[in-house]
Parts: sequence; structure tokens; C-alpha cells
Amino acid sequence: MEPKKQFSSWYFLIIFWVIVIFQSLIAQDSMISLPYSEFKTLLKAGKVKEITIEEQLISGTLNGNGVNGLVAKETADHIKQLGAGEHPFSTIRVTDPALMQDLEVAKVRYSGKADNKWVSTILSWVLPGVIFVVIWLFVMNRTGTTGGLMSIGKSKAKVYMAKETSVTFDDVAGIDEAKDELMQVVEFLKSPERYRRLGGKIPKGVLIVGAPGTGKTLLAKAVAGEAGVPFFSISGSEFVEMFVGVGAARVRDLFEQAEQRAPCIIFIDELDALGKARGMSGISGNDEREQTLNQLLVQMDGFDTNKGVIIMAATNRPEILDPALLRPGRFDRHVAIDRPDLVGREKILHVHCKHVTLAPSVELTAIAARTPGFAGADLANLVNEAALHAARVGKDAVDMTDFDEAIDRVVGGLEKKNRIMNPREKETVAYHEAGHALVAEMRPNADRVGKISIIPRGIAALGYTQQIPTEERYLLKKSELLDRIDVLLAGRVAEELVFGDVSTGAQNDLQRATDMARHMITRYGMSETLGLATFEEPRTSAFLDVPMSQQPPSYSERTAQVIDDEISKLLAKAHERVELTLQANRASLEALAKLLLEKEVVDRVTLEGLLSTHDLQPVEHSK
Ligand SMILES: Nc1ncnc2c1ncn2[C@@H]1O[C@H](COP(=O)(O)OP(=O)(O)OP(=O)(O)O)[C@@H](O)[C@H]1O
Ligand SMILES: [Zn+2]
Repeated sequence: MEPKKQFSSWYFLIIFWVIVIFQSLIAQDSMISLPYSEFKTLLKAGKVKEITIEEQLISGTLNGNGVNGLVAKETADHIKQLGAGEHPFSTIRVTDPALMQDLEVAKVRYSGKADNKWVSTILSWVLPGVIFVVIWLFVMNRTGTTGGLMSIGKSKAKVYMAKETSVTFDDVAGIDEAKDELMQVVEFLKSPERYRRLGGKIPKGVLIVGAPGTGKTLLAKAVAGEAGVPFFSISGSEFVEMFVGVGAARVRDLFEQAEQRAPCIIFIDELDALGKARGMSGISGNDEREQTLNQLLVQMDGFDTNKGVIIMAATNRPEILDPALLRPGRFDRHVAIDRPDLVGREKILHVHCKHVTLAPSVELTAIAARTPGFAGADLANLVNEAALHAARVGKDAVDMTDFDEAIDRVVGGLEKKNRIMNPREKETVAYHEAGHALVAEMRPNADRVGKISIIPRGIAALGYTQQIPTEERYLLKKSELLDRIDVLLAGRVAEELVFGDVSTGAQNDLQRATDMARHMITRYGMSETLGLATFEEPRTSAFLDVPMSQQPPSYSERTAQVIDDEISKLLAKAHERVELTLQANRASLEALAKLLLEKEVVDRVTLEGLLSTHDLQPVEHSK
């Protein structure tokens, strides 16, 4: 974890300092600076081993002469002469034994600035340290490291970016419900006084919950932008990376600064990094994080919303948050953002295409239809990729082929151009994908196939069969779920049939099929044996202070066994159905796989053409 790294530089600094101090202490031994009388006593006691005369101190008199031989004699004479005066010999450094005699006869009167010894000593300790710190801060600044020492150094200054964001609700598309919910916060921030007079209840903390890239940060910024108030933003993980005691101090600082700029918004990104349930981090027990979290809780409690500061936070893992954070008076208002639906995706595409020159052929609706599951950030990325592609090819406008390419890229990661699949692997993938596609086409309740590809994209996807949902679905029937499981298993079954052996390529398919089967049984009451009861996995509750791991499961071990058995049975049945279907349509499977091997990519039109020349044999099977 990050804190370790931070601590080690802390230790490094301490060790460095100790070395500096030791060095000067050791140096003290041989560098005696003391009144002449004492020096003489030491000399007589035979404790002085070396003598140097600090030339600088009597420069102008000694002219930088050396310290041995004849010159040494001269030096001693000079000292003798000076002895009558008041010359401030504060330091006599002793390095040359030859000088000892001379110095013994010399009458150096010491002018009594004994304190100088301490001044110089302290200087020799502190100066290197100060220089070191300055260099260190410089390096930290250059590397852009935040937190750490730099934040100590700056803790009185403005550490937190308080910027007026230029983002407005117009920039956030497809999440209208969330926007509506936050409109109230905007109203309040715009005119806290008026709002209070009208007796509105102001939320203190708003938690935005949603999958990565769904626009949580964007939405928080838009609230600040709409209201025209400063936006103080910090990430939960930044807090955690700090040194002992710094995190808590920074929380205090943050609130202090925000109060001065009210009305404003404090935004904590990745709240889960800071706000994991206490005691969940295991033995390593990150005390620092807990201290910071406690400080945050304290600040939120002692905070009066009337001051006009709204605390917003974002997380994609609300279930691991410390329940204390969710209690009334803290983050008690929750705004959920889902991945956008078909219409939402189209709107988001519109937002991001605003500054892109599109060819007339581009239909954003069609693109939206082909990108189910894409979050806002993925769509932004998609538009960017398409524009880049068009620019690379030298087009004046971005057209549909650029989007096609971009979808492929975003879906499967960048095309691995130099990755060469051996012919045997390629064949396996072709039959596997052909299996998916054929069963998808033959199951009445499955989505139609839009495109099949066996061009490897990234390490995870050697090929893919893309299905086009005809419409956005909120409810799925049992028959539809079963058909989906069939389609997922079809890749694996095709491999079995054709090669009599199976590959590891079906891992993701099997996992998704298993998840689907499990949900049918434990959530949707679709198992005859278990009936209508639901068997949800235990979850943390905002009302219980019990961490997830300590909650007992809501069903018995025997039930768990039955659930497992039901899943296996459901999958076995699906396997049988798919096997029958593919056996009966072996010729079509072969033809499609061959076509894939030849073309690598088969689109909807080509697929329909192929299937029209083959008589698909529906197979009767029990569900
Ligand atoms: N609803 C949306 N409308 C328009 N653009 C969006 C939307 N959602 C995301 N984006 C785009 O994606 C980018 C990233 O979104 P943002 O950082 O807000 O997501 P996030 O949910 O905070 O992600 P993470 O959980 O990874 O921090 C935004 O800057 C924006 O360009
Ligand atoms: Zn597959």
C-alpha cells in the first residue's frame, strides 16, 4: 500500500538527520574550539592530537598561509603579536602536530565569544537539514507527488483546489433523475438565505453511488458549476497516503478553508478508500486511515449546514463503507447513477460529439444501440477514438466506419496487431464463436447477432460475438434468461462437438452463465426445488454496525448445498439443449466457422446470407 512508500521517505529523512548530527558530534571531538587557557591545559594533558589555525578568522593577518614548516612558525609569531590585542580568536582548529610547540609559547588571548561554538555547531546541524528538505520538496513538487511532506509545508496555505468549475448540467447527459435530485442542492447553494427562510431541509452530505466512469465526479462538478460556487475536491486515497497525523489535520484544514469560502462544495472522490468500515483492513490495521475517518465523522457532526457548505462524495463500492458514514447527519442523501440506457447513451454521445465534425452518415442512435453496458466515460473514449481514427486516415469528418473501428477497439481493447494466433487456436476460436452465433440466431428469446469476429483484441478476448439488443430491457422472462444461458454455453459445446476436446477460452462464458443461473435460483424464485424464497448474499446494512464478514449468511448450509445442486442441474440441462441444437445443425456450424476463418469478421448481412442457404433445424427440447 501507498502509505509504506510515504513512510519510508519519512524514515529516510530522520535517518539522514541523525547521520548529520552524529557527524557533527564526531567532528566535535577533533575540532575543539575553546579559550586558549583551556586549550593549553588540554595540550599539557596530551589530549590534543592535531592543531590547525583557522585562517579565515585572522585573515588579513595570516594571508592564507599554510600551517606547517616555516610558515607555521610565522603563524605562531603572528599569534604572539596579536596576543596583546583583542582579536577574536573564537576557534582554533588543530590539525598539525608541528604547530603544537609554537602554539604553546604563543600567548593567544581569547576574546571570550564562547557562544560562537554553539552557533556554529547548530548551524552545522541545521543547515544541511534545511538544504536537504528544500531539495526534497523541490523534487516532490517536480514529480507531482501530493500529500506527504509537501502538505505539511503548505498546510497553512491553500492546499485544496477551490476552483469555480465551468461544468454545467448540460454537460451531463443521460442521468436526469440524479440531476433532478441534485437540483435542490443547487438551489440551496445559490441562495442559502432564501432557502432557509422558506424552511427547506438542507442535506449535509450527498453520496453519489455508481459504477466507474458513470460521471459521478462530473455530476458533482456540475452542481458546483450550476450554483456558481467553489469546488473543493480531494480524493479519499490521497488522505490515506499521508503521514501519521497529517490526514486528520488535513480534514480539519479542508473544512476550515471551505467554511471561509461558503457557500461551496467539498467533494471527496473515492470515499471508499478512506471510509472502509473500521476494523476491516485486517491485522495491518491502518490506524492512520481510521484516525482520518474519525476526524471526518467528527467534522461532519460539528458542521452546521447553515454555513452553506455541502459535502459530496463519490464511491463505486457503497457496500464496504463504514456504516457510521451513512447515518443521519452525515452522508444521508444517496444519489445512484446507473450505466446509461439506450436513450441515455445517445444523449451522452451527443454531448461528446458537440465539438466533433460528423459525416452526415453518422447515426448516433445506431451507435448507442451497439454499445450496451458502456458507461459515460467509455462513450467519451469511443468518440475520441473515432475522431482519432478519422484524423489518422486523413478524413474531413468522422464517419460510421470510424465509429465501427472505435467500438471494436473500446470493446476488446486495442487490436493486437503483432499477436499471431496459431492456426489451430484460430480454428478453435472460429468454431467457438460460430457456436455462440448459431445458437443465438436459433433461440427465439435471444438477441440477434450483429457481428462475429475472430480477430484477437487484447489478451482477454480472442474473438467475440456481438449481439444487438432490440430494445433496452428492464424485465427478463425465465425463457429469455434460459436462452441467454444457452448462447453463453454454445461456444464451449461447439468445441466439444468439433474437437472432442475443450479449451480454456470459455472461462468468461461459463462464469457469466453460472452467475445468471445463480441469480435465477437465489433471487428470482425460478427454481422449482427451492420455490419462491430468495437467498441473497449477506450485505452490509446502513443500520447495523456489523461489518459484512461477521454477518451470518441468511440461509443454512444445507440450503447452500441445494442452491449449488440446482445451479449444476440448470447448467447441465442447458448444456444438453445446446448440444442437441448444434448436433442437428452441424453443417451450418461448419459453414459459419469456415466463413469466419476465411473472413475473420462476419457482419449481420453476411450472416443472414449464409443462414438463408442453410436449413436451420429447430430441436424440440424441454425447458
Ligand atoms: N453522464 C455523462 N454525460 C456526459 N459525459 C459523461 C457522463 N458520464 C461520464 N462522462 C464522461 O466520462 C468522464 C469521466 O467521468 P467521471 O470521472 O465523472 O466518472 P466517475 O463516475 O467519477 O468515474 P470513477 O468512478 O472512475 O472516478 C467525464 O469527464 C465525461 O467526459
Ligand atoms: Zn465464448
